[in-house]
Amino acid sequence: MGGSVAIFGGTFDPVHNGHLRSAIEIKEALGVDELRLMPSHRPPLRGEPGAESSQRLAMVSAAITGESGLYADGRELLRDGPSYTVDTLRDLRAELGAAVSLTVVMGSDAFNQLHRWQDWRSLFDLANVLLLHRADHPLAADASVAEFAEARRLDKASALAVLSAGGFFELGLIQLPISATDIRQRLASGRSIRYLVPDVVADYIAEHGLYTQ
Ligand SMILES: Nc1ncnc2c1ncn2[C@@H]1O[C@H](COP(=O)(O)OP(=O)(O)OP(=O)(O)O)[C@@H](O)[C@H]1O
Ligand SMILES: O=C(O)c1ccc[n+]([C@@H]2O[C@H](COP(=O)([O-])O)[C@@H](O)[C@H]2O)c1
Repeated sequence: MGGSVAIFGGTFDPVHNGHLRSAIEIKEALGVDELRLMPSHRPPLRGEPGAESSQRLAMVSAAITGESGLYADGRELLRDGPSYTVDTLRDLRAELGAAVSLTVVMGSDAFNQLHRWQDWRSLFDLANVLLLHRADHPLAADASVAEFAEARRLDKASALAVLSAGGFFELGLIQLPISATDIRQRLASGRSIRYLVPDVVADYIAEHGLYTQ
């Protein structure tokens, strides 16, 4: 085995403490060498984000500076068209090689929509899947997804980090019911977002006048 990488993709519009606390817990639970936060350039199943992709990447990078094992990966900004995760995983697999453990992480809201993702079954050929429970988004996956994942279930999170692809695990972690939608709404109505995001992110938003309408 040549190492272990996990990918936590999102719109990150903006990144917040719910993502960041989760990132640390994911890294610890999996025991991976790297957890990469990866902003989606053109999120396939939602409208245009409020901030530019480069701004969302800049906020992610600033938020995790100095945090051991966490990295920002901007590769999706380099591709035009919808940012399909299957394309990203093919790209990563080609770069990292077949032996590296690759795990894609998603919250229950994303997992509930997985049956609508591009070529979703192939995700499991390319990577493991780690599902994060979110108290504010009860699990309600499509039956096809639930059955497919169940057949690949492993008994502990750390088992994913020693398997190159094809495993599945559900992780319960600390629940911080913070959402980017709520943060954007607070900003649009002139309210504070301090302590919902790192100060460096709040400062970036203020300096660039983001999310004011
Ligand atoms: N508070 C949170 N705790 C744990 N995971 C989260 C939290 N918020 C979002 N996630 C997960 O992070 C990933 C990226 O989420 P995303 O960037 O869409 O954030 P969001 O806060 O859900 O945004 P929005 O409100 O704009 O939909 C998804 O897999 C999502 O489930
Ligand atoms: O590949 C797809 O079809 C696909 C469809 C919807 C979402 N995704 C990815 O899922 C991640 C979370 O998306 P979102 O919209 O919940 O922020 C992000 O990395 C998206 O690029 C991927």
